[in-house]
Amino acid sequence: MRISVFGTGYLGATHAATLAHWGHEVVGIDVDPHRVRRLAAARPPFHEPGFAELLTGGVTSGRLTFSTELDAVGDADLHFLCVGTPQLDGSRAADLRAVWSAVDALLPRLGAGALVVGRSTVPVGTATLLQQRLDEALGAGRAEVAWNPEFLREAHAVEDSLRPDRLVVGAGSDDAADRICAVYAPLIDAGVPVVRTDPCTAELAKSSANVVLASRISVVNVLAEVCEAAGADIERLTEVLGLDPRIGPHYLSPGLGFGGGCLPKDLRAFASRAAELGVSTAAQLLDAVDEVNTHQRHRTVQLATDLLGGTVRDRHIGVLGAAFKADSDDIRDSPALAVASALAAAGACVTVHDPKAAHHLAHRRDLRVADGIDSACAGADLTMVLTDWPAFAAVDPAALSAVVQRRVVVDARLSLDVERWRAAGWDVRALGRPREVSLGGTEGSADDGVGLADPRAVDRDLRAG
Ligand SMILES: NC(=O)C1=CN([C@@H]2O[C@H](COP(=O)(O)OP(=O)(O)OC[C@H]3O[C@@H](n4cnc5c(N)ncnc54)[C@H](O)[C@@H]3O)[C@@H](O)[C@H]2O)C=CC1
Ligand SMILES: O=C(O)[C@H]1O[C@H](OP(=O)(O)OP(=O)(O)OC[C@H]2O[C@@H](n3ccc(=O)[nH]c3=O)[C@H](O)[C@@H]2O)[C@H](O)[C@@H](O)[C@@H]1O
Repeated sequence: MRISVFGTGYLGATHAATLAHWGHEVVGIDVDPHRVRRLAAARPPFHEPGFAELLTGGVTSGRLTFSTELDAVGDADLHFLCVGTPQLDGSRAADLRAVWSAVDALLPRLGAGALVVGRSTVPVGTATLLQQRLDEALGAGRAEVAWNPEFLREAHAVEDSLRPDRLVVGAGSDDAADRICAVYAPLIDAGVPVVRTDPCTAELAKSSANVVLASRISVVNVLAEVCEAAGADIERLTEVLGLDPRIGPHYLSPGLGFGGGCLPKDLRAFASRAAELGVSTAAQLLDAVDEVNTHQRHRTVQLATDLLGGTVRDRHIGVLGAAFKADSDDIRDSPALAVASALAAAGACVTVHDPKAAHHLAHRRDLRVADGIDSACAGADLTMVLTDWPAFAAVDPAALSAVVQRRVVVDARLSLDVERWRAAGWDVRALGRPREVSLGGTEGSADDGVGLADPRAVDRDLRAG
């Protein structure tokens, strides 16, 4: 099948390479010439395990090409939309300009029977509006819009594309659904479950999944805070929860909360769209989920401040982690970076090390960047593990003792072997781990005036270089 893929970011590039792996002829179209040049030369523009091999396989086979030129779409009659749908500036809603611009660019190239398949995460109702645009421009029934959302996780993008746990095919006609299913024949033959539905349900199923995942993390983080206050053990507690088959053991890790290019903005876009539809309860619930999430970042900043005697000014902090999660170089709305930035803004000398994301920080004047764990922590009054990279959990605390000023570590991802660190003389602190219990006592405020920047402003600033 000849297929075009609009948008070659984490989603689109992985999707295009996966399609080529299955034998389709695929052209990836992007407005970013730098990205296109890299992909065309089989050089991944981001870190994603297994992606380099998949990309190289596609490019060398000749089945996978990339271009900024719309004419490269050629005679493809199935087009996937994988462009970004970030949060709109000054609003909680999704910014759909890239979706509209990709569809407008496609319009003159859509022949009779063309199928436009959305994969980006969009507010429910978007496919209907796109179908109207196509019908107005081309005449009713000439081209169809369907939705086939993607559920991959960064750091597992290739694995999730080659072995997804479900396929959702939202189409208004059997013909369109059949054509989408034909694209995924290798997965369907391998038994991957397919849910065939309408485009509206497909769009909503995707954002709903992210809403449920984000809510689950905030619930766990509330439980962790209660554990901390009550002197209970959050790790044993989540083990108990996970043994209930109705809850399950996955996605129950407490700590610094969720970040990344999707969960935070999808949560807000969902609440915004639900409000437009007259459903106010969505915002009531999801604003709380969002606030609990931001609270983890404030709590972590406060913990660091307390451990440094009430002020971070001129204190040296070694930060391990900048990416929003392990095995990724993505720093979009990264909780780790939000905390590091807030501490630097409050006057701390912050040195950050991240195995893959450090290149994004090269232009930052407020943060020093170190190329190793030891150099990040050299002379540190406080060490903070803010991203769950396995390399950080594997650090030898006895060896690290030799480089730091003080053996105090904040384990914001609950990823360290506490006993081992304590045996090496470290004071190990973590959100969710017990602090002094005061029955009926008042709790300290988490707000010490050290502010967190708007993550979108931080992202914009980072991109602007
Ligand atoms: N990153 C992820 O793990 C997943 C992302 N999604 C969704 O997929 C969509 C894309 O996300 P990412 O790949 O992370 O974003 P991204 O920001 O990494 O990539 C988006 C790409 O679209 C390109 N683009 C923008 N306007 C364009 C246009 N008019 N024509 C062609 N290309 C254009 C950009 O230059 C960029 O390369 C979003 O809706 C996201 O919510 C869904 C599942 C997983
Ligand atoms: O729409 C998307 O883009 C994707 O968003 C998430 O995937 P992703 O953001 O790549 O990563 P997750 O593994 O979900 O982690 C998100 C954030 O939550 C945090 N997290 C995750 C799990 C957990 O138990 N606790 C926790 O704090 C992570 O550290 C990270 O900051 C969803 O898991 C994917 O299904 C979805 O396709």
